Amino acid sequence: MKERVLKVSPPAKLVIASRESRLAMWQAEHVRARLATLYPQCHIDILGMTTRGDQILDRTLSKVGGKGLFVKELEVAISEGRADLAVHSLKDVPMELPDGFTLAAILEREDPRDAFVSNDYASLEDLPPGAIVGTSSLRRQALIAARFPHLVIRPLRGNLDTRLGKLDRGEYAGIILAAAGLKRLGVPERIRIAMAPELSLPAPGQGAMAIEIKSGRDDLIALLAPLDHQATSQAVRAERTVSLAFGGSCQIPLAAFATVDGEQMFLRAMVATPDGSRVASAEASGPANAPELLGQHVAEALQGRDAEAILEVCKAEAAVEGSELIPPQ
Ligand SMILES: NCc1[nH]cc(CCC(=O)O)c1CC(=O)O
Repeated sequence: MKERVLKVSPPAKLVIASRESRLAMWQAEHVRARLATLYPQCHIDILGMTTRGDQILDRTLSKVGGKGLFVKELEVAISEGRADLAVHSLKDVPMELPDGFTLAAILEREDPRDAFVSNDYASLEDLPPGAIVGTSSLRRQALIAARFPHLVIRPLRGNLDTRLGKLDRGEYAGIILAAAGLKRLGVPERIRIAMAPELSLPAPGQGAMAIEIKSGRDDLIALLAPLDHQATSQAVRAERTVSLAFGGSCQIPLAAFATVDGEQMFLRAMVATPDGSRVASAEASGPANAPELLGQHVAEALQGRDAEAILEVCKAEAAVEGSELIPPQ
């Protein structure tokens, strides 16, 4: 590791593009601190930006064009030379990057689980019939509806602070958030229960951070290599392969979660209808150094297990709701 660091000569200055939410800034700051330790000579700035995903708060993400909304402005800053790298929550990064961009490093994963957050109840199990649960993720919606059909799911958008504020104002009996975000923001005590993957299978990439750069900047790839965490990188490649096999959109309730144990990887995945009435699951183990193969294998197992019919339902629902779509830009 040390040898590699000595071989790279960092530029005098680096600029990290980040969204301005507290979580995004924490993540950018984390990357800056790690780079500053590796390259003390290099001056590192953070360029905070607002994205369309942050501005549009009144509609469910799957209806407003999906994940790309959180990364586009940051990519523009990179292509215009205003920033060298962008730090993202990997979960918000589209499965296929636009031409000219690449992920240079995937950082070690935080807690990948979904967390139940509430001021009055200890878990989803404790909620009375008709209680309102906040989430805008189709995956979380489908998983809750499948297990707790007596609960009412209402949309919940905004950054973590906004969402916690809505809970605290009494708009929901409980909400579901990523445990990783709450831990990074320094409020792990808000987690009433972190849900086991068996009960709430995480989204592809949940809990992992990614660093995006302009393709071809081999200088940056070498510089960022020490930040890449191999097991996380392998796991999320398998997870994202499953998502890509289903079109990579967030209009389908889809979960994929891989764990790496030495040379082996274990991947679980699920697709469902938004109302949770139909769920298809698949899992498999394989060599950790061939994550795309395992991802493809599990995606095919899903396809052989009612997933096609489930996709048809999702497409039909998306088409009905299509009138709410805003044009992409
Ligand atoms: N789509 C929003 C988003 N993107 C990343 C995180 C949390 C951190 C992570 O999963 O890495 C969140 C909030 C949430 O799901 O509660």
